[in-house]
Amino acid sequence: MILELDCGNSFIKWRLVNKGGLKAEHVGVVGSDAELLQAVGDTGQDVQACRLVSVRSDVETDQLVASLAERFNVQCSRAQSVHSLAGVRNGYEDYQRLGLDRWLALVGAYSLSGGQSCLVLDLGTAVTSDLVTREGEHLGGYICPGMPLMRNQLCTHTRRIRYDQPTAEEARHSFAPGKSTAEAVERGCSIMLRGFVQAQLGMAGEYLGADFAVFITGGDAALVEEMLPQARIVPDLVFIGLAAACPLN
Ligand SMILES: Nc1ncnc2c1ncn2[C@@H]1O[C@H](COP(=O)(O)OP(=O)(O)OP(=O)(O)O)[C@@H](O)[C@H]1O
Ligand SMILES: CC(C)(CO)[C@@H](O)C(=O)NCCC(=O)O
Ligand SMILES: [K+]
Repeated sequence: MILELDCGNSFIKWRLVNKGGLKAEHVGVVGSDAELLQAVGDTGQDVQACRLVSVRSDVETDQLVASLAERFNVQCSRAQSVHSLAGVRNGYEDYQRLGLDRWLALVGAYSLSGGQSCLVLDLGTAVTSDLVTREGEHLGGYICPGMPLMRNQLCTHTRRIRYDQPTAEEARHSFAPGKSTAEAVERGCSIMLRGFVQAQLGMAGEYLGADFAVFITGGDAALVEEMLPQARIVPDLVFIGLAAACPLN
């Protein structure tokens, strides 16, 4: 089995795919390196190879790579910043500064688009949007806080905004004006997110023309899904790009 990892700022998304690299046999989301070793170990599968992308610090990523080598006796192939990959050209002034998760998501999206221009939205801890033309030219993109950051900022910088997780989930069932703190914050932040997404459709129209494909990924993709009937929700977009970045032989 090939172990694939997407190490984000809050969670590590992992999956085990068969050697052909097409079918995911096990998938999971964990909050720490220790939980990852446990969860992958619990599958009882033989890990023969590993590839990963990380937006964490090099020290943290090195530590994880060392733990995986020790636990599963496997070397990790790590996605690196490059000028171009699979027909996509990195649009940043300094290509090494573009988050690797964004880069792989857009490489993955372009490869699925059949040569269409793409708007790629990733809704995680941060929310990112990237534009790529039909010719594979990355025009750059946008970064803003995601739901977890928005609500944490409000809780951290006010005294009276406090509510628990079950209350938050309950509050998300509607967009009606909030009648409790949880409803007001959860719905307010969701509406900000949706406003951002709406604006991105406008930017894409302006920079890519009318005919572009929309791809959404990330843990909070469901929050905007219903406002984008034309979009493809691809939870493993980063992994599709990762396979292109780190081919295994
Ligand atoms: N099974 C899940 N486990 C963890 N978070 C989940 C899950 N399903 C949805 N989420 C939501 O996804 C969001 C986190 O998104 P995601 O996992 O894409 O990014 P991340 O790893 O936190 O960070 P990054 O954006 O840096 O990759 C959180 O708002 C969380 O509530
Ligand atoms: C924006 C995040 C945090 C999204 O995960 C990540 O892609 C990142 O750390 N990027 C580096 C900054 C940039 O992309 O310009
Ligand atoms: K991400």
